[in-house]
Amino acid sequence: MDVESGIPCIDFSHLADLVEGSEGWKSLCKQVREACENYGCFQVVYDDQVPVKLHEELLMGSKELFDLPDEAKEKNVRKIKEAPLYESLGVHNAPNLDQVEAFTNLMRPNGNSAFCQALNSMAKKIQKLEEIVRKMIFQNLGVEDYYDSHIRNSDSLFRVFKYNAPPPTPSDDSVAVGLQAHKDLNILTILNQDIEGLEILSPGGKWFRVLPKPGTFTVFAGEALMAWSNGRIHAAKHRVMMQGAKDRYSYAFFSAPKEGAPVEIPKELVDNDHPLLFRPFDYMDFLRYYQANPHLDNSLEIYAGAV
Ligand SMILES: O=C(O)CCC(=O)C(=O)O
Ligand SMILES: [Fe+2]
Repeated sequence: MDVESGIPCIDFSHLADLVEGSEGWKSLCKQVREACENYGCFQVVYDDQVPVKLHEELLMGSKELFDLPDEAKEKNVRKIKEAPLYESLGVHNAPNLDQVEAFTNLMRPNGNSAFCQALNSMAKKIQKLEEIVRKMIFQNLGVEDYYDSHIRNSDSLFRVFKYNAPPPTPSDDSVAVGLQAHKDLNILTILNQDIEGLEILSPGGKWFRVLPKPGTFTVFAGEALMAWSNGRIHAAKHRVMMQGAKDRYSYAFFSAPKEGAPVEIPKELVDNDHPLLFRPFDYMDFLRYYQANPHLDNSLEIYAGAV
C-alpha cells in the first residue's frame, strides 16, 4: 500500500482474479479496513473495470447538462449559498436505468440516451465497487453476518458536480473555496474528479491534494459508517479548493441507510474497550437534525450519542 500522496492507495486492478477468502483477498480486506480506521479514506485503483472512455462520456454529458439554462435545471439542481462556485445534480438509485432517464427527462425532455447509458453504466460499476469495499470492511471487522441486511437496507445517490473557475484576480494565483470542509454523513462515498481541487485532512492535521486519474477513485467513510462501527472507522474531513481558470467537474456515488432502517451498532463491536457510543438512530431523522443545526461540528454525537 502506497501512502506517498498523504492517503493510502489500494490496488484493486487484479481483483477479478482473486478468489474471495484467498490470502490476496484477505490482504486487501486488511488494507481497506486499516485505511478506513486510520485515515477515513483511501484511493482505489479500479481501472480494469472502468474504461477511460466511459469516464469521458459521463463528464462530457454532465457538462452539457450544466450548460443548460437555470430554468431547465431548477427541478433538480443543488446550490449552496456559502459555496457560490458549486452546483450539483443528483439521481437516486442510478444503477436503475429508469431512474436515470426520469432524471435527464426532467431537464431534457428529448432524451439523451448516450449520457443515460454512460451514467447508468458508471453507477452500476461504482455500486459494485462500493459493495466490495463494504464487504471487505465487514469481513475484516468480523461482522460479515450483518453484510446482506446492511446492503438491503441501503439506498444510493449519484451526483455530478460542477465548480466554476473562480473569477480572475490581479495576482492570479489565489485559491477559492469550491466546497467547505466537511465530513460526509452517509455510509461510503466513491468519487472521481476531472481536475485537481479535492483536499483531504490527514489525521496529523495536514491538508493533502488528491491528484485526478481516470479509473482511480477516492473512497470516503461517512458518519453513518463511523457510528455503525462504534467509532472504529474514521470519517475524513475534505473540501474542494479551486485555483486557475478551468471549471472543475466531479461525480460521486453515495451509499446511505434507508429511511426506517435504524443505524444500530452490532453487539459484537461493543465490549469493555469499546463501550457503546451511539444509540440506534434513523439516518433521515439525523439528516433533518443536521440541516437544522448546520453550525454544529459534532452533530451526530449530540443527536445520537449514547452517553
Ligand atoms: O466534488 C468533490 O470533489 C467533493 C464533493 C463532496 O465532498 C460531497 O459532495 O460531499
Ligand atoms: Fe464530501
